[in-house]
Amino acid sequence: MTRPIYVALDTPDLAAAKAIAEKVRHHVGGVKLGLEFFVANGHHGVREIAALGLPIFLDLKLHDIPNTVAKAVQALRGLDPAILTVHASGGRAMMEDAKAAAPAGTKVVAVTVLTSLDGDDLAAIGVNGDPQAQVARLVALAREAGLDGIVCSGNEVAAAKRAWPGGLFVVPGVRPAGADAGDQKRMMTPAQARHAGASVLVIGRPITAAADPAEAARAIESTL
Ligand SMILES: O=c1ccn([C@@H]2O[C@H](COP(=O)(O)O)[C@@H](O)[C@H]2O)c(=O)[nH]1
Repeated sequence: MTRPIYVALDTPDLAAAKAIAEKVRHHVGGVKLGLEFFVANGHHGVREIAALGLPIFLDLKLHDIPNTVAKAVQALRGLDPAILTVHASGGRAMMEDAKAAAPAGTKVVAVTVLTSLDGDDLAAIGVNGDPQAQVARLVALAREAGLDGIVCSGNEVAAAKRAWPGGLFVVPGVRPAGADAGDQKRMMTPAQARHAGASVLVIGRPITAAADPAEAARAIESTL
């Protein structure tokens, strides 16, 4: 069985990231490394974590002009992450070029609307309509651009899956009942998000900040 939980190791500290990955490795399907980790540790750090044997999700959320994003994806060659993110709001050409530059084995997925944003935040940056409508628009664009899937919150994943059967649906903003939301605004429990259609559940602090990360990951997995 492919395990749906990818643990987000949001730290610049390679040793700390490795220690948590080792603790949770039997309860997760992969490891997500983001900008904070990559800026601090680069290719070397990614290779060190990959050596533990879990699939790597490189969450760089690339967003620039098409040429720059394509060159950045080319510069990742050799790391061959299982999953790589770009921002859907970078536009169709940027997504097409990112996909063309990625290795065949890398799923390129588009971040639609960050789970830390709600309708008021969208209005403040000039996006009319609620998150559901904006996600739907960007799901269609990512699909047209030939990407492999999208990132959205649990609130939008069922509709996204109906619109794109066969896509890969990555869902962060996942919190067990009663857990601290932190900076997340559009959330679901792991079980709700999975049942709504999430292929991958991205979970960071509820696991990494727990006194016993392995037990936290095991407990969350048992609810799915
Ligand atoms: O819309 C998005 C896209 C990515 N993320 C990333 O997921 C994790 C969530 O961490 P938690 O500690 O579980 O909140 C983090 O690495 C984000 O960069 C997201 O939250 N929302």
